[in-house]
Amino acid sequence: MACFFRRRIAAKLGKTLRHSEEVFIPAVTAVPVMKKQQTADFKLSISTLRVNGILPSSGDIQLQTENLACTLKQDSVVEEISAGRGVINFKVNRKFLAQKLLEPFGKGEDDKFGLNSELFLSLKRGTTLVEYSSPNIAKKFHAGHLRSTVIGNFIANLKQSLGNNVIRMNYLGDWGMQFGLLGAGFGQFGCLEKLKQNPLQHLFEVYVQVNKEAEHSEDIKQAAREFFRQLEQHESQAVSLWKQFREITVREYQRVYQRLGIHFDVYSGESFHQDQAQEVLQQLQSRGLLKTSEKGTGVVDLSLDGDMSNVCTVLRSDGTTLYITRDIAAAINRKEMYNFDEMIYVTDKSQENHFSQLFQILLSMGHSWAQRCRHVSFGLVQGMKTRTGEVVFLEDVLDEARARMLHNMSQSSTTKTMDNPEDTAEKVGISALIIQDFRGPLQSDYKFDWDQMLQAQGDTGVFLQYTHARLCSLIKRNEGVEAATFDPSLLHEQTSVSILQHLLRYDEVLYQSAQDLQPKHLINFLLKLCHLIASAHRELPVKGSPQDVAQARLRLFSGARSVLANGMRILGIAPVAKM
Ligand SMILES: NC(=[NH2+])NCCC[C@H](N)C(=O)O
Repeated sequence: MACFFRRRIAAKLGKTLRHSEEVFIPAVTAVPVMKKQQTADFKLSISTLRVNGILPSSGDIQLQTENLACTLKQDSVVEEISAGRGVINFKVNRKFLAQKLLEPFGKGEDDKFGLNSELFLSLKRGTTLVEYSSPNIAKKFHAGHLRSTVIGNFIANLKQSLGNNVIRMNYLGDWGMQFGLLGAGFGQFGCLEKLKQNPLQHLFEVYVQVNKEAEHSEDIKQAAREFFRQLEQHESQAVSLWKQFREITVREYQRVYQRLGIHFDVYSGESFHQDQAQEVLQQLQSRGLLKTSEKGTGVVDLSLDGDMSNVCTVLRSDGTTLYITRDIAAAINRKEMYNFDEMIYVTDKSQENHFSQLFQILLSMGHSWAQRCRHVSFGLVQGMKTRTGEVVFLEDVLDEARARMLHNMSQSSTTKTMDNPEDTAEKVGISALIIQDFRGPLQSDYKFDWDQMLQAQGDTGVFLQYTHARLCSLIKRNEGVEAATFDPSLLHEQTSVSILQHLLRYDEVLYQSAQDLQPKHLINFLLKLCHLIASAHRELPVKGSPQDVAQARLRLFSGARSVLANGMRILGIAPVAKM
């Protein structure tokens, strides 16, 4: 694998420059495949060595590069060493390249490819708590929740692949004045039968109705306050109705998340922390951090000069707590329960300020672990609509993706041979949603576009799935040809070499994504892999080739298929074998 070569080159550098080889590992990177005839496989950046203090940072960098290139000796693995502009290029022996990279695929180690890379040693492993999705009961599941769901799942998958113990948490909006309204409104507009049949829909309807009513009715507002008071005081009748809303909602969400291939280890929620929120207030009080504002609310002063120019409200004047108060309590409680090494919150960028205040308050309370809490924020999605209009429920988007995909697939003859075309359409449709969402930097807003995301050609999730299915069918058609061994010297054409060179980058790309938690590095890698595979399909026939050539090519195709599938799974996409 890539490590083998990187280490080999690093050892060479270590010897020449009299340093431990470890320091060179991060400076040696696989060269991205750009042009057709690319000879170099790895490059060493001289400026990195200057920054590290391994080479003097004064003097002419080009001269330094050329001198070093001359001093390094080639060998049977690293065949060519040459100076480029500020970099040294290394070409490795082609036979070794094919052998080392494709070896694991003959040993049933397909899933592990690239995951034991030494690049990951510098990443701290431990327990990562990822909190994502986190919809609000009785409210709309908006595009922001969908983004949080798929991004959080990606982060959790990535962290897990890299050896972390991951806790996947959903933090429901299951507390607050809205439950006063819902409770009060349910008596008037609710129906238990409908609640059982179509829970999310019905709760949403009741919530919309009672809000409308509350606009001009003092009575209902009064009833809502009363219901919420009962809830806060744990009065059994109110609590039991609320519990029913919550349980039924969780069950329904679990079903829909399953369609996305997503699960949570914990369904927590704001309600779990209302009592702890009171304790938080006491702790703030005893640390002298709780101030009273002119309006009579309880605030924490976050201004640098202590002049109350930047305060965060943690207590209403009527004595009730807020979203942030519950978040402070929740964070402390999670640290106690799970003793995480890092915690990641995934929400849209409108909550950036909320999380920065949360982390600041935790730090000021003496919780230094708040430094290892991170908010991954993302941009807004414009125009997420279905044929029937605005999206209210997650299920609407999934249904629409499936229906549209099924329609597109109906033209193809393969569809007729499928046992369950709906299932394939669902998986491919979801891949399309995910790739559209992940292609750019997460911070950017984007326009939701059904037609574009579902295109079979172009950089879409459909294209990834199509490539994967095509590889599966090639492998299936040639069952019996593939063998435990293969002759790596038969993969000498540039088309094969380009795929191999590209595979060298897999661990680097995962490393990059693990650093900034952006899926785009992995997406770009997989899309490029699919383009290279498309050329290989044209130029490297299996059928009609001599047995040994066919075997070598099949090994290459099945290696590429495994890496594609592994990468897709990290992104949260279930690869299909047929489409
Ligand atoms: N710990 C948190 N505050 N997580 C985010 C919760 C998101 C919130 N339920 C919303 O829909 O906006």
